[in-house]
Amino acid sequence: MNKHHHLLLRGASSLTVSLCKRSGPTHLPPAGPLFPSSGAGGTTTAATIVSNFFSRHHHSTLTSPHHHLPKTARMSTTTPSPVDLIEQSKRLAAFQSVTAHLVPFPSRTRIGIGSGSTVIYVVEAITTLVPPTTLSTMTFYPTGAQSEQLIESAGLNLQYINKLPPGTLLDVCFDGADEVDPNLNLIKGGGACLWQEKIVATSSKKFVCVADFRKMSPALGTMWKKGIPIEVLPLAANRVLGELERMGSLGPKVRPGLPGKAGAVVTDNGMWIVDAPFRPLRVEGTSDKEKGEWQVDELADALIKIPGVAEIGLFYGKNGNQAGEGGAQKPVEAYFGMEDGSVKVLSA
Ligand SMILES: O=C(CO)[C@H](O)[C@H](O)COP(=O)(O)O
Repeated sequence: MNKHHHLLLRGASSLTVSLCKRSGPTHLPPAGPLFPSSGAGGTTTAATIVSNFFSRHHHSTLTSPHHHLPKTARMSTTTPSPVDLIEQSKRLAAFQSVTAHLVPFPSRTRIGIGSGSTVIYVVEAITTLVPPTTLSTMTFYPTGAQSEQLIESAGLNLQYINKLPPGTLLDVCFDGADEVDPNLNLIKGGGACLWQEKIVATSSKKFVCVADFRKMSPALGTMWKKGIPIEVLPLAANRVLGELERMGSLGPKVRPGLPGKAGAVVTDNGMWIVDAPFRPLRVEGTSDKEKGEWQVDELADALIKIPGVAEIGLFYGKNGNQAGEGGAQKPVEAYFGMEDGSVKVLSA
């Protein structure tokens, strides 16, 4: 059983968050590259920003590195490549989030599976940790073509969100993110699946975000500079671009399909994606629209009202604890695999 050590912290802007210390997964298999001993992972810009962010917000790494890895892993002197480090941190976060949110593996659980590279490790964690007899009673709901294939390849029971009866909720949804701010607002849609991801997240009792250290951010738009992904009706794309520029977006663009496809990216829903960069979004306070500076909720409320916008890649507003009966876009927790082999947990 996990031990939850909630620590209430007040950030500089009177933001209240809690970090949970959890015992690490004891079942993490020793596959994949191993973490180096302390400090051997190198320093990246992202790591520096994240570390500054956490010192500013009085956070600390609460899960000690390595304690959940097999002994042989701890003795490694190999320095993993930056790519290996990122993949391993996604995997650690995935195992820890599944351990925390699927134990003790209730039968007939309905689980949403997000899109992207991190959820591959979530599915690995589920198939590794959940006993086969229980797994066979669970049902998995995809957020697009990639996660549908992921669920099928893992031999899990696939069901579609349009089959969920009205008034019914999924028990939990696991998904990645492109950027996470201290209030658990998210940018999603880097993989162009944001619309179905939002439908599945808001159809769940709780949404759990799984990510690596690069996604942690003091303000949305700081780390993910490509812009807020917005799913648009193709015939309205120019109209939406014009409106975004008027709102202060710095060079919004229709996402190109190249090198895989000539022309625009076409989503699973037959739409296009516009990426709209804005100055870093304020977590609290109000917008200064003249300067193109927006507060998360205000910008999100304005974007979703633009005619031709199908859905936006800002996940904001309530989380599952606050909403109670579904409809929440924000996660109840975000798990970040860190470069040193620890996992940071940001809780609502
Ligand atoms: O929103 C998404 C796809 O639309 C993904 O969750 C997001 O892009 C993160 O992907 P990854 O896990 O590959 O970093």
